[in-house]
Amino acid sequence: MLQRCIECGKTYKKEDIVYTCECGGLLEVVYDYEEIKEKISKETFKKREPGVWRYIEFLPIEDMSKIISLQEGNTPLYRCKNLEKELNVKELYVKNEGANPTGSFKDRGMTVGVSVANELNIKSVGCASTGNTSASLAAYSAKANMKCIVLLPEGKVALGKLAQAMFYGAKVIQIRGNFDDALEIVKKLADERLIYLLNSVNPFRLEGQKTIAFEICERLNYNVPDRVIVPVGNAGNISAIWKGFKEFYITGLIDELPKMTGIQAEGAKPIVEAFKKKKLEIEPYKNPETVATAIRIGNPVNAKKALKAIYDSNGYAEAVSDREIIEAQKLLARKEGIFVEPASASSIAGLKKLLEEGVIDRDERIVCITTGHGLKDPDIAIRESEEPIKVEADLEKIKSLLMEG
Ligand SMILES: Cc1ncc(COP(=O)(O)O)c(C=O)c1O
Ligand SMILES: N[C@@H](CCOP(=O)(O)O)C(=O)O
Repeated sequence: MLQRCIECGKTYKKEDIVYTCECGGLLEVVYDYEEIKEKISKETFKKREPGVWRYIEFLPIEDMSKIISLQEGNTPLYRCKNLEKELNVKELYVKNEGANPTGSFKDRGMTVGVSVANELNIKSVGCASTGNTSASLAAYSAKANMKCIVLLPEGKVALGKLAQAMFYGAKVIQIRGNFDDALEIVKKLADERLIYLLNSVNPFRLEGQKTIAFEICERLNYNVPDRVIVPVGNAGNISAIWKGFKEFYITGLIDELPKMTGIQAEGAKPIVEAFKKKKLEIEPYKNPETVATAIRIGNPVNAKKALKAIYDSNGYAEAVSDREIIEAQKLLARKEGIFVEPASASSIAGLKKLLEEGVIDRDERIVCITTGHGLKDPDIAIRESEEPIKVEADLEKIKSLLMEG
């Protein structure tokens, strides 16, 4: 297992503790896939406990005693019959990552990233965050007995996420700036070796996130979906999920690949713009803005990997408005009983829009990834709901309210 630059191919060992190549390129983790092929089959996984570590041959840990786990992964893949009817599509699934231990997909990445840090005997970890990364890192570093520092954009982190980072005991620093500013600072701290960086520029963290693809394949009995729709912010997750599908493909476990479809918010859509211009380079947004604070990111660090995933898979990228996001969030809650945070609902909003535009065929087998739990952002949910009715504790009054319907 090595880290390899996606630009120049230079390789690095885990112990080198680098996050990008000396040429500036992003790194990805590569394995001896012929060796893995010899060792595993579909039956191998079936015999093991569910969750991220079920796929150990595809993960970058040598010393199993160093694994830090909160039993992440094994999230539900719901068949959404009510939404199928509503949107007039044949086969629709939602993979609900809000069911992870701290309520988002980041836990899949952190179990691996923090375990690597533990193998390397790291004592201090850190990240920049729009909320979920910090909540997750704070939890896993607490379990690993490591110091944790998180940098957040002041006033732009949903309440539940802030509460998590504070309560798990991280040193929480709010900056007067946005997520992109915070990331620049933590990268410098990492270059000076003051912290081990656990944002998605760390390729080991993304290895955990690719298990979303593995679980989808297993749950669908290795019938690969035609399309996977993913909310995009810093762009690590869509890249990781694509890598997961490719790895199952090259080791002979599946014989088809899905079209990766990335959804951004209108006010933070540099990847969508690059895609529409058929480019591999983005033009960063200086002042990204959206109600979906988790994806309020103007300069996604994994943009190149994400665009490559979209092009190589013959996928698509689209942006949705804040109103479309909120309406999709409500639709999912009210038709399927799944409560997700706004950023997560962008996958559903994107599906609706791309069906209307004729980009997505109504006969496709589609998986939407919902990335974080609805309770993370109670302010938005309350603001967007009808006020509760207030009356005296009187049976007759309640009965008359019941009659109103
Ligand atoms: C809930 C949620 N959805 C989507 C995203 C976007 O994921 P990525 O940054 O991997 O593109 C994030 C964080 O970035 C998130 O917290
Ligand atoms: N939404 C993210 C933004 C940071 O993304 P990362 O995947 O690079 O850590 C968050 O929750 O902070």
